Amino acid sequence: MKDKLNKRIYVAGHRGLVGSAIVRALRKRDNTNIVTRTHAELELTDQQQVRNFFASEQIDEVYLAAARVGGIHANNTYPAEFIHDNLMVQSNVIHEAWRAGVKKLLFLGSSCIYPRLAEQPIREEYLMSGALEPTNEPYAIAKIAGIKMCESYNRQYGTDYRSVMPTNLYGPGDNYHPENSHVIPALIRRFHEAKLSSANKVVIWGTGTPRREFLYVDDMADACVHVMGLDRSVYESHTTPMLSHINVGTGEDVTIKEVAEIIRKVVGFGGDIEFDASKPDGTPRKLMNTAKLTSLGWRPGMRLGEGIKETYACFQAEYKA
Ligand SMILES: NC(=O)C1=CN([C@@H]2O[C@H](COP(=O)(O)OP(=O)(O)OC[C@H]3O[C@@H](n4cnc5c(N)ncnc54)[C@H](OP(=O)(O)O)[C@@H]3O)[C@@H](O)[C@H]2O)C=CC1
Ligand SMILES: C[C@H]1O[C@H](OP(=O)(O)OP(=O)(O)OC[C@H]2O[C@@H](n3cnc4c(=O)[nH]c(N)nc43)[C@H](O)[C@@H]2O)[C@@H](O)[C@@H](O)C1=O
Repeated sequence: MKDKLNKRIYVAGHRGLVGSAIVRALRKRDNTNIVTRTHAELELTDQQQVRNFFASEQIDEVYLAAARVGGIHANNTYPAEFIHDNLMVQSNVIHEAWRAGVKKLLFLGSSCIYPRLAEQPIREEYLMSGALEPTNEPYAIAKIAGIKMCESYNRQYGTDYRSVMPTNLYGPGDNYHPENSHVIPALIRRFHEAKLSSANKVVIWGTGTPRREFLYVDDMADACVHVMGLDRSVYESHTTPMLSHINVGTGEDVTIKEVAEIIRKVVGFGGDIEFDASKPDGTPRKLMNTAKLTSLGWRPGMRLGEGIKETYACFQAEYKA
């Protein structure tokens, strides 16, 4: 078996918010044998391309951070693309990794796999105990299928394919698309542009009352590397063959109104905030119970206010109107 630092690690989605942070985290730990392909170089919805990739590269471990991802509006507008692309990407990468003999893989799901009105904080056991949030059900179904695919390959073929369920994420390298992004990058851009144009108000979608938990992406990447570094016996002591996923979060949530206020202050916008209740709120709350990951020795580091300041500084460096 190759020693830890010589393992060839494929990071699928390495240019994305999470994938780029995972590459940073691996490099920080002196992992230099990192294999990547851009979307243009490798279309992960195409099984033959994925099969050819794994046949040509001797991959030891996979971080599956490639997916069709977006905020509430994107999920609600492109449900067919979200379920199709995510089912295809994850099925191809998981199946072809197994076919090529890859022993270890980390699948990234999402907190949206849980029922819309799950008891809070949400425990891993609450999976499939109730109706999902309609605005992202197709994406959630794909993610649940990804967890179950990893579990099924582990049970039948003896693979060590693990699953982590991130809460809402933000940080450097996020998607700032005005409509399709998540709330933090969307509001950073909107407040920034309002400041530049001396607008007198910024409109926030929904009522501002939903609660969300926000984890800084470098903390998420650190959790991914931590989970992948656990001995199999340790990982399996905190999971079961048919309940194998682990929640990743901060254990604290805020209202959308509160996070909008934090962003307004960080950006330095002096105008007013208004709420457009004609836009969907989505799940009222999705705070993760992270007791399993805590007992596995991991805790987040970045506080929300500090994380938004860091993110805004990176945004300003990249921003083009
Ligand atoms: N961001 C968040 O708040 C959360 C994210 N997650 C999960 O974390 C993972 C990473 O998400 P995130 O980093 O935010 O997403 P991003 O959209 O930032 O990154 C996704 C990456 O995957 C690539 N990709 C997408 N589709 C394909 C494809 N068909 N073939 C090849 N490459 C593809 C994208 O390339 P390109 O852009 O060039 O198409 C991009 O580099 C996902 O599994 C997501 O579901 C879970 C919870 C919250
Ligand atoms: C990570 C998670 O992300 C999505 O679920 P979500 O948490 O609802 O995502 P969101 O960040 O888009 O919205 C959070 C809240 O914020 C409010 N909101 C206000 N103003 C804006 C705004 O301008 N943009 C956006 N996007 N939201 C806004 C919005 O109305 C909602 O109440 C799914 O991808 C889901 O599948 C998933 O995995």
